[in-house]
Amino acid sequence: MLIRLYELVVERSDFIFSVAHVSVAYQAGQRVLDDATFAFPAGSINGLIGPNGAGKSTLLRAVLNMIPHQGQGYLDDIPLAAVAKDIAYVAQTSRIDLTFPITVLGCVLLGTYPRLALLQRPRERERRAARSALAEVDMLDFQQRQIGQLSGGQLQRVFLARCLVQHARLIILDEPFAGIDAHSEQVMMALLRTLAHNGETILMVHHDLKTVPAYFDNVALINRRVIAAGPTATAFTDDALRQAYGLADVGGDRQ
Ligand SMILES: Nc1ncnc2c1ncn2[C@@H]1O[C@H](COP(=O)(O)OP(=O)(O)OP(=O)(O)O)[C@@H](O)[C@H]1O
Repeated sequence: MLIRLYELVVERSDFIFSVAHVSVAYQAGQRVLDDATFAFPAGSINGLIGPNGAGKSTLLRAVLNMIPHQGQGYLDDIPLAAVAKDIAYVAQTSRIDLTFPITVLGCVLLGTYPRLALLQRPRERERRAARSALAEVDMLDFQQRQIGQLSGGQLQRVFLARCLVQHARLIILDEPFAGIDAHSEQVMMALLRTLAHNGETILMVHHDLKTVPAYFDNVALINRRVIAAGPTATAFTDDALRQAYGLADVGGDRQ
């Protein structure tokens, strides 16, 4: 039987996003993710950290009900499957079909669909919101460009604009900074901080260990299982990093 995390360790109201006992086996009997359990408070920026193949994308795809899994993700007390419109998700760029014919503006408008009535198309109000979000990520000049004609950093900024118009309560980003330049990264981090300040909760896969303390309020370090989770100051320790990455000395990577 599923035991909810908050019943074990915390007051329920402290945490908005929780992952409870999530396990995944792509092949029978071979778990790539084993009983992942952690929780983060509302209005926080949270890093999902671990080496290649640790199960980070798998965890995200499991809680988003995109793959078969055990366990569950929750927003407040509610399984994520029941609050899909409150969740914005941006997959790894490598998983996105960039040959799909859609303009930058059209892509951002997709973020408005969860809150439109059935079969309703975006109206001028939604188009204004989409243009304003594009301006915030400095991509308004590209609004008529096909998404397949953008650089990696430009693409990530467009996807962040799509999150902005969705007004999601939980934003899940899988390696948004992979291969992007320092300027794009700073633009996106500043926006994410504003969103968190406004109460949105962000979970992001991130690989650059050096920037973890500056970027994240909390982290979950995983390698097939959760090694450590909680406030960055207490969970992101050399010992936890050694366990997650299996390295003799990881100190140099985080200076
Ligand atoms: N569709 C799949 N079928 C079978 N095995 C898979 C599948 N997707 C991922 N895996 C395996 O599951 C494990 C976890 O993969 P996952 O993509 O979740 O890791 P990750 O932590 O996101 O890695 P990276 O940092 O390289 O993106 C890996 O061993 C991977 O090979």
